[in-house]
Amino acid sequence: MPFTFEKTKLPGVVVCKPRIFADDRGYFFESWNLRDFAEGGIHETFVQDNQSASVKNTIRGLHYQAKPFQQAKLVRVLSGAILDCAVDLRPHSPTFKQSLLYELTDEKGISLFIPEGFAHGFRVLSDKAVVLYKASAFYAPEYDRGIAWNDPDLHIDWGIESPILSEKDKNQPRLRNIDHAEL
Ligand SMILES: Cc1cn([C@H]2C[C@H](O)[C@@H](COP(=O)(O)OP(=O)(O)O[C@H]3O[C@@H](C)C(=O)[C@@H](O)[C@H]3O)O2)c(=O)[nH]c1=O
Repeated sequence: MPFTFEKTKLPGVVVCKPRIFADDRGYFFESWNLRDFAEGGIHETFVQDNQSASVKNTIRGLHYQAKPFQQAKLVRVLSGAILDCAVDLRPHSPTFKQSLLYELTDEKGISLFIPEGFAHGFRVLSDKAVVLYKASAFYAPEYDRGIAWNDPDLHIDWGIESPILSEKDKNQPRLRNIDHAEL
């Protein structure tokens, strides 16, 4: 199996480590494989790939799509390094409101699998970072939702006070002000 799958403290969030073949030319690795991921417990059918580039100390997030267009995501860095963040928004989960921060780099090629029911965001650690993520549902702008990156109830230690944010992300609500029926 060219991958190892490691559980995290948030049930359903999985660290997916590829086997990297390095030689004088550079490297090769499989970044995703339907059969092997299914064996590893990840059965999502991905329907969309997204790519973004961001400068250092950008934070994108925290984002999710409301029901019935929730998205699972498989996040990987093509260039640079990020601190990726998943927040459990499943109201009945024992880890509801808890978050996980995990550093992803281009060198390691690790993907973070984030299931439906989570908000996602990341901070860019390198001068620039290019991020690629697969999504299990199509973009549905009417159902695009966000939570403030610095919501005090989430206690996320981003390690930065004044990130670069989109206008949208400067004005995201706190989780406590969101109708939980929408999550
Ligand atoms: C997410 C998305 C955006 N767009 C458009 C809408 C908008 O004009 C432009 C930029 O969108 P945003 O500012 O929302 O991009 P961004 O802030 O990068 O949003 C993304 O953040 C990360 C953390 C995620 O997890 C994603 O699901 C997504 O929400 O791209 C699409 O056409 N398709 C898409 O799937």
